[in-house]
Amino acid sequence: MKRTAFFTDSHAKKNVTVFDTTLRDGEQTPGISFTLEEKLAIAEQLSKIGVHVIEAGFPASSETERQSVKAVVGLGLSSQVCGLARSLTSDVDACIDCGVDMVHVFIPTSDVQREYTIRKTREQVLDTVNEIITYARDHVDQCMFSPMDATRTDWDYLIRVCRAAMDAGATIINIPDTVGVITPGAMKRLIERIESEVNCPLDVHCHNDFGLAVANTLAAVEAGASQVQVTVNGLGERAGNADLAQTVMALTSIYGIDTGIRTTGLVETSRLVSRYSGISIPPTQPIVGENAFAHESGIHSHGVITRSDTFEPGIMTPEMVGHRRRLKLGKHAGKHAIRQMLIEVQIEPTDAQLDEIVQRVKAIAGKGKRMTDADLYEIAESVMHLAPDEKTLELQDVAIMTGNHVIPTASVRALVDGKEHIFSNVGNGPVDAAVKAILGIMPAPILLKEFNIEAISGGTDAIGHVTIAVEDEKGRVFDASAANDDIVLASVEAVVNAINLVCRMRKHDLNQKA
Ligand SMILES: CC(=O)SCCNC(=O)CCNC(=O)[C@H](O)C(C)(C)COP(=O)(O)OP(=O)(O)OC[C@H]1O[C@@H](n2cnc3c(N)ncnc32)[C@H](O)[C@@H]1OP(=O)(O)O
Ligand SMILES: CC(C)C(=O)C(=O)O
Repeated sequence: MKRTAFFTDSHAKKNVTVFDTTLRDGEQTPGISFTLEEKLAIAEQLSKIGVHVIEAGFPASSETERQSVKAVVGLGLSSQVCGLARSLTSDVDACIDCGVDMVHVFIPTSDVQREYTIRKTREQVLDTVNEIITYARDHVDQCMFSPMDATRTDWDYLIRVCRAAMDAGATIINIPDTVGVITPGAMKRLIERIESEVNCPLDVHCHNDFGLAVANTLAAVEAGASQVQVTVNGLGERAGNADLAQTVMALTSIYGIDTGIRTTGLVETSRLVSRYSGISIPPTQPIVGENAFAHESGIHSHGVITRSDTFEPGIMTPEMVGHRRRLKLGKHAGKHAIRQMLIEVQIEPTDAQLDEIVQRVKAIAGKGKRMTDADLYEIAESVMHLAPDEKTLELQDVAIMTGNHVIPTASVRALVDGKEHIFSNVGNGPVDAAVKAILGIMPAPILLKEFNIEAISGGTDAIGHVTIAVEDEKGRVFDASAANDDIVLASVEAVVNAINLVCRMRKHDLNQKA
């Protein structure tokens, strides 16, 4: 498999470090407020994947924020920890009090922000930059300086501000595209100019108002920036910031630049932050989305079965980012993919049977039904006149208790291979309790790997669609799904479907051995 970069640029550095601001700009996403435990778990995950600097927060903004930045510092991670400060000594003091490795000082430099937010003249800003950076460097080894709204700042003046910051002791300059208005070409020219006229290490912080955050970040790297600011899942003010996974994978796979990130942890990181932020990942999200390596179209699936880089980048594989490749059933599926999916469960149709199965899949999916692996096996059984697979697990009753003063509890009665079993469990919510109760009823463990709930229609009576993936003891992963207007029952049904798939495979394995 080809794993070399398509493209290199003479100004680009061989190594680029990653500054993650999920806990600061990411948390500025309207409606998001991570708990202390969530912040610590995110920081640990970021450090685990090799993020160079974690911007843990803005300590002067509240006592809670100060405590959480202190707690992140207290973790003693291998990543450096940075705190944000306005150009006020009290803000810098708050960062120092937290024990951060780096203080990130910012001041507005565009005319519009300068005049209407801090009400200072250009000369006053230059004086403030000098004073605050000198102050910060008296107390801390590393000081990042951001001329806020740099891309809307008069470039000649911007150069003067950057020089003043470096003269005062800034250790790195961050160029923020605060309202996401620059284009890649202009970003390249701007970074080239600052690099040649100020000669300092450069970082870049791009917002996504026009969907250009990642492209602008890459343009800055092409021009020589040595660090990129990103957030997990592109969280951040308004339309967010440059996405961590997209930026890192483009740098790694397209440019051949070493970011030091352990890319196999990208999907796990994205899912963790999605869970804590309550912001789900769209299926089409690059790198980490459900469909990033999924193929439904017959022509694509056929190609990918033969050689995966026919319809995937090749320079980036699912394994590289901790994802997996999936063939999906649907209206656009073709015979090669369907045969492959059946062979994986030891069902081998003749060519004529396969044609019939494909036609039935297309007909059902064409009516808008989302099809699962279980649906495919049922169709194959019917077309091939196979004895229908006996379901190992047959759910009889499920009862859930929840409320504002009750620990969500679920009780399940089911037949497992014809024998009645009853099991109860508690959970964080009714879905969690029900899923744990059903998994607990099974004698052999089944690992729940993925769980997604999505409302298909809007409104309080929306249909809930649940897709899950489970893993058996051999590491094989099975997808299952279910839809119901009761979200708990949709979850229960999806888990039962998945369990029956795993048990079906276990029976096939035994038959093979016999
Ligand atoms: C582009 C960015 O993401 S910058 C970071 C933005 N993040 C946040 O604002 C999140 C945290 N912020 C907060 O909790 C609050 O805004 C605080 C605690 C910082 C300030 O709260 P308040 O004192 O109530 O002021 P408020 O937020 O209404 O206004 C901002 C103040 O900061 C000043 N300010 C803004 N940037 C700077 C700066 N870089 N240097 C100095 N002062 C600044 C403004 O002039 C204004 O001051 P004023 O009260 O004298 O007019
Ligand atoms: C503090 C700065 C870097 C910022 O978040 C922005 O300009 O968007």
